[in-house]
Amino acid sequence: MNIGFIGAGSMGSLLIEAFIIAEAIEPHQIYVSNRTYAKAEALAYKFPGLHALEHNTDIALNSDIIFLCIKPHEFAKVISEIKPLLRPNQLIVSITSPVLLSHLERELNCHIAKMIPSITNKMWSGATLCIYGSRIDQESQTKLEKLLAYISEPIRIEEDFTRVVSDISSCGPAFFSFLLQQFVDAAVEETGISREGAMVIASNMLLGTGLLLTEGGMTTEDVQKRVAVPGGITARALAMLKTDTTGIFNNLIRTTHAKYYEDVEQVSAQFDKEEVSEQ
Ligand SMILES: NC(=O)C1=CN([C@@H]2O[C@H](COP(=O)(O)OP(=O)(O)OC[C@H]3O[C@@H](n4cnc5c(N)ncnc54)[C@H](O)[C@@H]3O)[C@@H](O)[C@H]2O)C=CC1
Ligand SMILES: O=C(O)[C@@H]1CCC=N1
Repeated sequence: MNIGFIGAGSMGSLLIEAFIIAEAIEPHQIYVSNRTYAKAEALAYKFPGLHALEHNTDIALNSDIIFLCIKPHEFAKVISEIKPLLRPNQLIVSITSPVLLSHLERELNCHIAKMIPSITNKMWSGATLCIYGSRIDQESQTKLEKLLAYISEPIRIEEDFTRVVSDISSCGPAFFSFLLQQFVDAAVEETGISREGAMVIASNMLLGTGLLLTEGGMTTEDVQKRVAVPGGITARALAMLKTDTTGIFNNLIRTTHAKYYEDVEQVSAQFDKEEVSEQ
């Protein structure tokens, strides 16, 4: 089975590296193209046997599964390029939420899926969100999930919830890194503790909390209850946090969704334009 990647930026190259290191795929099974060819070439240099190709059309010709690891506004152009070469038994996987299954199924006559990765997949952890089109068969779904399971927990979701689940799974690492940074910066500012030392402790705390909430079988309420000794220090700080953070995550989710709807609109207009320019 040959796997193609169009786009070798942050996420494309992360997925390629994670799959190779996890021994999910061998380098010789991988075909990569990127607008700046040097990025694909660098991967071929790092992983001997991997095929760096100059044209997206060559990815379409050589791959059974093609991951489209490009930004939403780059899709319409790439799809119009590869469309004439695709075969019905190929599986096309978009890794971005604002490109809808309907956009892809309208244009392409192959199996279509969306798979939203997370930076956590670099460490073979976190989820990959799987959203399937109407034409994809069971065999292709199984094939995709078997591959993703090497580096993540594949989780099937409905397209309507893609944005909010991506907020948690894919944007979440950035949000919680930001909050951790704020926590450490405040510790440095208020007490003069070394930043490096505080960051190591804070990062391990986050990892340990994640383990308690997953393998440890605890809920977020359990963790708070066990840590906040009645009448103690954590309880007082938690009461302050409850007041001071009211509504911030509602606001965050409204913000991501507003941007998402803007992107969907822009992508739809671009697909309509590509269709017109083909006639
Ligand atoms: N960064 C993240 O944590 C996550 C990103 N995503 C999605 O992944 C997609 C890619 O994101 P990143 O890798 O972070 O962006 P990026 O900007 O690092 O990578 C995009 C790559 O696509 C290449 N490219 C652009 N136009 C092209 C074309 N016509 N042909 C071939 N290559 C082309 C660019 O040269 C670049 O290397 C986005 O749509 C994003 O929504 C999804 C989940 C998580
Ligand atoms: O910021 C973005 O647009 C992408 C989507 C999920 C994570 N990063």
